[in-house]
Amino acid sequence: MDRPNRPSALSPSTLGPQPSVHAEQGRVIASLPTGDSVEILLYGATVTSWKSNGRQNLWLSSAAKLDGSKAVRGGIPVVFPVFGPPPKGHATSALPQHGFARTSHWEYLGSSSSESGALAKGGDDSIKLDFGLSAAQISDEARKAWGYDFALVYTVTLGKDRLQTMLNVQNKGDKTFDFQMLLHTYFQVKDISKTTVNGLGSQPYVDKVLNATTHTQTTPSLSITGEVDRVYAQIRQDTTSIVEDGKPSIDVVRDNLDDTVVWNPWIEKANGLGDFEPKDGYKNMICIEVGAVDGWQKLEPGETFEGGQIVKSNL
Ligand SMILES: O=P(O)(O)OC[C@H]1O[C@@H](O)[C@H](O)[C@@H](O)[C@@H]1O
Repeated sequence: MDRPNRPSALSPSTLGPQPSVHAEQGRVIASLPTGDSVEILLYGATVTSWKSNGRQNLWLSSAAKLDGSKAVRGGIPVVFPVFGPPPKGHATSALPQHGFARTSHWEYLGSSSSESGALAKGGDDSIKLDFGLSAAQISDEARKAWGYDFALVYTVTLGKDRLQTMLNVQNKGDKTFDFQMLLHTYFQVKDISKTTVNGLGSQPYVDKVLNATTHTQTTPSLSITGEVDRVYAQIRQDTTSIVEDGKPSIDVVRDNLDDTVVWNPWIEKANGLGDFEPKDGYKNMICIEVGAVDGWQKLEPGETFEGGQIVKSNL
């Protein structure tokens, strides 16, 4: 049963330990009686922490700016309405790389908890947090660069050992627009030399390291031994898994999204990113980024699109 709550806190209950939510100083923190927790910065609606079973599942640079001065280097930045550098001559061309969602101040819309939602397992609770961003809430500069009337609702649901993040895009105006979206998730891994990515075998991909040429992955699993920046499109399998020391540690399940980007900057690129610290942090992270980035999603006036992911920790 859904239990709607005010943004500030959940009601006390006599039914035993309950999920808790705190909204404070530009961030929202939620936790479950199981110890699972999530933290979201309103700046970018960026998930900056997701813990399960005592483990931090996300990588966050120690030099990440959390003060709203720059997109967060780590966690789960939301990419919208364009992925990568905007193409010339396109409606998004005046926007910065990866658009404006990750650098906008979102609104916290509130929480609800559930004992039977999609993420509730074996009687465990889950908690759902909603964040909103509309055309009126972005900077004048962003609105000038992309003048469409839209509303985004980003829903983060915490369950035992799992996190769901869904982006809902609405066209509120009278003009059709094209967009791309992506959830740029930085996962923490113990040792990149013992990490592989499964679920992308036999898939074609565009290799951004090799001048955006198209290749097909011939092996069932991908080992990371240098800079990787690949855009896999129209993937047949829903689940991409991070395998550490031969065991699947994280499963990433796409929901209504066909594409996935795999990124690790490795030594040189990490050195060139001022907010990437420690510099050898590339050994402890891998980005698996689900999205709709192959071509454009067209949204007619009044239409809605929703896509996202469920990430599961097996540790
Ligand atoms: O430095 P940014 O803008 O956060 O982007 C990081 C990376 O994001 C990835 O999604 C892109 O495929 C890479 O090309 C890019 O370098």
